[in-house]
Amino acid sequence: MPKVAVVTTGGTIASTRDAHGISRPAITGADLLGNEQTDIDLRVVDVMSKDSSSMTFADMDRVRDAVADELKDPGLDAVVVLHGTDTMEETAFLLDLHHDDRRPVVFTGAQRTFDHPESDARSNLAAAIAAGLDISSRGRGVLIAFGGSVHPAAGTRKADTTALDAFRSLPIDPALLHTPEPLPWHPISNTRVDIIAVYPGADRVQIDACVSAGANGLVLDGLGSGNANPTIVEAVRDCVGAHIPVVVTTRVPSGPISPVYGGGGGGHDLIAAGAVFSTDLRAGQARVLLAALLSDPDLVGLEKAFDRYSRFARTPPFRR
Ligand SMILES: NC(=O)C[C@H](N)C(=O)O
Repeated sequence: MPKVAVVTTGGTIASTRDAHGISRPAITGADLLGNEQTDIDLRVVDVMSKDSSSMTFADMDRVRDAVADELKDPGLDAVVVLHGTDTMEETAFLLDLHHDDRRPVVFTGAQRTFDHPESDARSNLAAAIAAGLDISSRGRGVLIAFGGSVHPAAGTRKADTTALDAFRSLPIDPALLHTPEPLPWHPISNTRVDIIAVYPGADRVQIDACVSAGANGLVLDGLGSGNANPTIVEAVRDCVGAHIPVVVTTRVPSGPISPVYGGGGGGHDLIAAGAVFSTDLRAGQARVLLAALLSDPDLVGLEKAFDRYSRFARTPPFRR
């Protein structure tokens, strides 16, 4: 009989609505699975019961440890993780970066609460279990099964607040489907990485505040193909001088991130100030990658490593 561990963390898939229509996690893994007889041995591991918007790096470390514990069982075929959709892309990517096993780990959740008359909870759970047991999932790292699609965790983002197929993945190069070498595991909860929003007229207040708060690294959620302005470039130069790495990504949903603009505040100027470009990852996953790399006391060559683990898309040549 195939054996699957179902690790629960909360999210809408484990939520019910009160009389005012407010959703809160309330359902255990056992409630979710019900007592239907199946020909799969399902082992439930309730790790936490949180709306995923409240997840911290410490929570993500706990999810990673729970999954790693389950994978110690050689008789297990796959792990399914039930998680809120708001930050599923972060937790799933953290696990993917460190996943050193051919057996699949499949994340899923729901857009409609468990008690909704047309909930997607049960269908997504069934699809995640099926993806975990599908032989073609082996060796593909951590996956997100949601709304009828199966996405690799790396590069996938929540792209719609309510649609049942909420996630979109990058046009992945098959050769880069899974990060070639898993990163050595170090918890990320003691590493602080902040995301800085860039917008017209943005000054350096956010950057200076994050540095004062003890940031170990920053992610710049830039404009266009990875641009900011001369004030931000100056602040980035100061951070890099103080050994606080700054990664540049973009608020634009798709397309390559390229340091091709000058003019004092463009991507080219950010690179000249010492910033690192995130090739394909947007802010949420870029933050997780930077935290994972900075949490490794033996890391050498942050820039190369970042490029290697943030490059997934088959992107057409950039033209202006
Ligand atoms: N659909 C969901 O799961 C959203 C919810 N706020 C969560 O992330 O936990």
